[in-house]
Amino acid sequence: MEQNSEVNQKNFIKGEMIHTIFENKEEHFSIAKIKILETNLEIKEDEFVVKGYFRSLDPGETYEFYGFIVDHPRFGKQLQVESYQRFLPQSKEGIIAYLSSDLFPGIGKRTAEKIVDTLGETALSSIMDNQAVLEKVPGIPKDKQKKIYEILHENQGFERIVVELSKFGFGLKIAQKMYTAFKENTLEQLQKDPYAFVFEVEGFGFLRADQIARTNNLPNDHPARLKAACIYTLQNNIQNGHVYLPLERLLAEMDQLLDGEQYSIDPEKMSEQIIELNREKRILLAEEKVYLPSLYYSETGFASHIKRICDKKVEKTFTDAELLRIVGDIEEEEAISYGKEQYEAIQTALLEKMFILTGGPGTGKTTVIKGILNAFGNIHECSLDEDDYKDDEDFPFVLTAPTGRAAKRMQESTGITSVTIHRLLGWDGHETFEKDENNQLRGKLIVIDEFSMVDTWLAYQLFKAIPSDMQVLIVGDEDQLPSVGPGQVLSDLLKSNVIKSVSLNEVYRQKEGSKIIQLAHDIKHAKLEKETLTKANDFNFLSCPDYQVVDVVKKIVHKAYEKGVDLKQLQVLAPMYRSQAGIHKLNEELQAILNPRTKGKREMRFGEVVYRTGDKVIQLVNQPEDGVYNGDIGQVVAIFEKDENVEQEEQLVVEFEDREVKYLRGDLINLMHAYCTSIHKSQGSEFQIVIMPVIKGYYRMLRKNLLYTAITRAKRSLVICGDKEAFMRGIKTEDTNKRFTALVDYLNEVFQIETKQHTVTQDETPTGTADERLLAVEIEQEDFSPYDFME
Ligand SMILES: Nc1ncnc2c1ncn2[C@@H]1O[C@H](COP(=O)(O)OP(=O)(O)OP(=O)(O)O)[C@@H](O)[C@H]1O
Repeated sequence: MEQNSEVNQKNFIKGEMIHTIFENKEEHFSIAKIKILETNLEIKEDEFVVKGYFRSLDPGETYEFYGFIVDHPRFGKQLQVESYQRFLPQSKEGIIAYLSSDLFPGIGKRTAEKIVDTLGETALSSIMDNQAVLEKVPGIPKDKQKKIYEILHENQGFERIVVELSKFGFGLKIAQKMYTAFKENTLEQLQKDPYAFVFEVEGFGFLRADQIARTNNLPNDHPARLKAACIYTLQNNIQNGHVYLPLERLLAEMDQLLDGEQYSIDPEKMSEQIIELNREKRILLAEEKVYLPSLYYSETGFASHIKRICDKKVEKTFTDAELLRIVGDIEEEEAISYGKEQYEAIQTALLEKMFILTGGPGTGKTTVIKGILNAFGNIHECSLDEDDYKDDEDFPFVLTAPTGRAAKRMQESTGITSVTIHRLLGWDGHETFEKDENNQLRGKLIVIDEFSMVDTWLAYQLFKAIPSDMQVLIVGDEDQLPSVGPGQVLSDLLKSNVIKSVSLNEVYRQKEGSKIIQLAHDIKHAKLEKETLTKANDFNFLSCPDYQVVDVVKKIVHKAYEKGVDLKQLQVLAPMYRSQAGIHKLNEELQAILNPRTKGKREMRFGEVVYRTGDKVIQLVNQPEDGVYNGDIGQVVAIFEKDENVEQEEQLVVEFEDREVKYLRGDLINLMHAYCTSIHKSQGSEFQIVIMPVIKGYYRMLRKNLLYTAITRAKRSLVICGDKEAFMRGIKTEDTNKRFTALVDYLNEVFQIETKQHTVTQDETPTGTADERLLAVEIEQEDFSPYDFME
């Protein structure tokens, strides 16, 4: 194969692959040993180790690797490969091995042998020159001939393109992704419109595209550049929770991104491209609001479905006196006397088609849900016992929540099956749900708990699947953090006033002397003074300087551990991943005391992290095919070596509440240690004991709703350690990052109420300083993928 002269100037090793030392198939990452045939490096050894991202490396095959030498502290000198080329196999055995490898699906050893027998040792180059030569080989159907020809070209094309991409500074990993997106047109596309990669290739940023565009002399106001800036800006803002961006703000942010300091792009030109994107349906302009289309349809669609469901009224089949009697019976049965607000909530939920129940911790939300279910069953004469229904009969009660733990809690308190919204809707793990407007849910009453966590998109998916004759009970605590995804559906619904709601304010658990609950309510009503942080049976604030906080957390946890506390019931919560007392640091330190390395205990390394059997871990993404969801906490119960299982790959097995899930090395990106987890991830969960460090160093994250969420996770005991002043400042700091949503307007529109309030008015535009906006990005990213911050 002819070599590129420029590439030849680089360090290279031509070598024959001996064997793989390590492989991550998902990432296409390999470390391999090779026999050196030729090199321009000063290497004395006959064999050498190469590492990098490869499409495939096959033993016995010859490659030319380009890159640089790195000296690994443990493994010695290796070639870090930046690009490589495979020499087409020349030997009979080489060709057979190549054609029957994974690269050519459907071609077995026998077919490969027939090809070499017929076409000889120049078989591969002959086929590449002319597909028709395969006609001579007996028994290869036309479509297979075409496939062989295409794959041969694709493989060679890929390597050629990788060499070219390396000149732009692209490593093999990103080059793989670029090639997967644009195939043989990759280089042409990069010349013509590098901005296309921003949307097609994960990890390809706008600034990178800009850099390439500059070397290609693309003008600053090139339409592709302006369009990419628009979509990139929108996507970033959606990550921060906004559903849309006002046009003016979009233009201002685009201007900043497009480098407003050195030169200014004519706003006319930006507007032209925004209009063009709108025409191409890649964005959607609704008056002065700029949306990504899917979010526009979710926001407006959600409003329409609310209206559709509310339009079909409840047929009142009971009198007030009957209701009084029914509730009276339940009070007797449950040995409880409902408070005024609680009674009003039960009554309204039964009378209204849709109803929202809100309230802080311990105000009786669960008690009221149970009351509503009982009363509903009584009125509609349907049993709450699922066993009383035949297979073909619909169970009238549908219970759901956004997280597995929240669903499980509701199931435990009501005795009725409750599942996550994703599972309820039959999510396929990508973009489709089995349940939708054409295949709706069945039942008479749906209860949706922890609704503050539901974002605009999921709310739309759920509500379109709710049939018009189903009654809806929405439950949540509006003072908690808003959803991680875009929108603030619960607070918008409450603000719009189109649905009746009752807010429970009287605290019942406080009567049992809970300081945790009192603290939560004091924070909610901004009544907190320094004295309120005094020690109680279930609460303690341990003051210490920032630098000591990790040690203090370790001591408390260790003490609890020694006392035999179930570590599943104890949770350390922190607001950020990277900090002197961040989640990563705390996990490392806590693992060292709770599950240290011991002889015989198995380990599996992933990047900087070492997993051991016995480790507490958390799942970071929804994985419906395995029945595990974002935020589920489990324990590593086994680690298997390659030769100990049929898959012949290293494996880590995690036991979650009701199932075991296997993780291959490549899957570990979806897992992390959970000795300490983020407050965002703890939403919807409760723990007997919560330990929360609060240091000055967290100051940018410390907000009232974040601290409130953390505190309300604790059921029996809460220990805060760190800086009282930082804590007090945090609970007085309102979250000023208001989200741009128009749900209130759309609800008012469909319910034909005169629009009085906009969710965010121009005056209270949550623009903030550039720093604040950057901070907002950081806050949101904190919870997307902590591995974003590694290396
Ligand atoms: N009317 C009442 N009379 C007496 N006790 C009550 C009443 N309502 C609720 N409780 C008690 O108060 C405690 C908290 O109630 P519940 O669990 O229903 O509240 P919650 O709002 O769901 O709280 P959380 O969100 O913290 O779980 C429970 O022990 C419950 O039995």
